[in-house]
Amino acid sequence: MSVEKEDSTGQHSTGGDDTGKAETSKLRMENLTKQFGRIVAVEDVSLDIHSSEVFALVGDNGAGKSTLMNMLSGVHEPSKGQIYKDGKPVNFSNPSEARDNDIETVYQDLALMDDLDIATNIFMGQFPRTGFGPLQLIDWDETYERAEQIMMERLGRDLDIKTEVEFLSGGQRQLVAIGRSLAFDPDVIILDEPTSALSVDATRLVQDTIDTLADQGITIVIVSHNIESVLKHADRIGVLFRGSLVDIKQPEETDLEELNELMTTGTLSSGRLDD
Ligand SMILES: Nc1ncnc2c1ncn2[C@@H]1O[C@H](COP(=O)(O)OP(=O)(O)OP(=O)(O)O)[C@@H](O)[C@H]1O
Repeated sequence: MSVEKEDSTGQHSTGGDDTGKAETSKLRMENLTKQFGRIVAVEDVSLDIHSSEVFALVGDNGAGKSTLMNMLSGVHEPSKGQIYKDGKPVNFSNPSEARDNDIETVYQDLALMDDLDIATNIFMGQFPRTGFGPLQLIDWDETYERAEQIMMERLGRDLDIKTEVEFLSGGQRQLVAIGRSLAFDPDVIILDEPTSALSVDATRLVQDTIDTLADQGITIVIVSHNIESVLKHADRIGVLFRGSLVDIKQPEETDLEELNELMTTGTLSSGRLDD
């Protein structure tokens, strides 16, 4: 498990791992707890997510992944504990406050409008406008130009932005949903089960996109059941068990079997090396 320390600027950072990326704390959770009545869904989770890293949160059903994600995205307020963004304490009472702090979340259902094209889906609800005051109109030229930029330059994909979303594959739909989050220019994107129910090719497309975004300096938090996928693409993997963060692993130092054991029992049997 990485060791937390605080540098002279008050920025939290972690040592003890070797992801090859700068370890500036982008998101810090300190003793985060969430209770629903008598159910403790997340208990006392402390964790630093580094700038530009791909951090995966894994865990069995009911382990607390969604609840932790929902606290970061402003859906739930913590019962206890504190979130820090870029070293500053932040309190989100709704998702738009997380958005104001440059945190975007792509939910599993993607919430795309099938009969509308890619560009319209990317800018739905926040179209570029032209004109003044009550005479403002959607600036369609700007909408298509910016959607093209997001698709080509940020996501690195040559998809025709005038294609209606209903004609896209599962992986391409995920790309559009990620594109919509990019329209808000976030520096953290939380992805809820981004590869669930995708084909092998679609999974690869999404994984490559995640790598591309991390290379652009975006911090990615993936909530996933797909351990094989996160083993290939995450810089670090945090394992939740019954609401507690029981371990943080780097893919190089662990494997499918070990992560499964941690997810299902919360610990490692003797004979396995743990740090
Ligand atoms: N709104 C809620 N009200 C009451 N209990 C809740 C609520 N949300 C989650 N829980 C409970 O909190 C615990 C953690 O749930 P959570 O959905 O965070 O787990 P998860 O790891 O995301 O599981 P899954 O992979 O099945 O979605 C579970 O016992 C769940 O029943």
